[in-house]
Amino acid sequence: MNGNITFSMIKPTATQNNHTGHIINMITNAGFHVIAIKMLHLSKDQAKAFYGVHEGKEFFERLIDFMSSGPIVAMVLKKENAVEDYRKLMGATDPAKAAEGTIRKLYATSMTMNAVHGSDSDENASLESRFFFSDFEVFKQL
Ligand SMILES: Nc1ncnc2c1ncn2[C@@H]1O[C@H](COP(=O)(O)OP(=O)(O)OP(=O)(O)O)[C@@H](O)[C@H]1O
Repeated sequence: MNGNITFSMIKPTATQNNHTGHIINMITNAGFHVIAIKMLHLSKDQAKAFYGVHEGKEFFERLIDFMSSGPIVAMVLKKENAVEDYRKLMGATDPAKAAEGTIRKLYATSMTMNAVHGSDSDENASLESRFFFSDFEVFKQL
């Protein structure tokens, strides 16, 4: 059975261009509950720790520079089938391939500056939520 929690980030540029409110609106209109939320500016070391799985890839340094370039909004989202449904709402990593009506179609400007992040598995949803939030900051009852 699929889990009901996913971890999501609104990335730099989207926050700086004042899209945070509309992106959260798209998320809640799609039936997700925001059960934890905070805005923060990642250091390079924190961004490297979060995206460690991509270390060594051609785009890694670009990704780290971008993710530490401005504020992000970290959220834990709750809904049935959360991981898969949120990835559909985000759209493809490459904005040129993102479907109409997705967050990335509206707000991503490149493969790196692609507006949002979403976990790719229930296991990573749990790990990524714990990277940003302690248990008492996550309102599972909502
Ligand atoms: N070829 C690439 N060129 C530039 N940036 C890339 C490329 N591939 C991935 N990225 C960046 O690294 C992030 C993580 O890559 P991943 O393959 O996990 O994509 P994703 O699962 O769609 O995105 P995310 O993990 O942010 O939700 C992407 O969101 C994007 O910002």
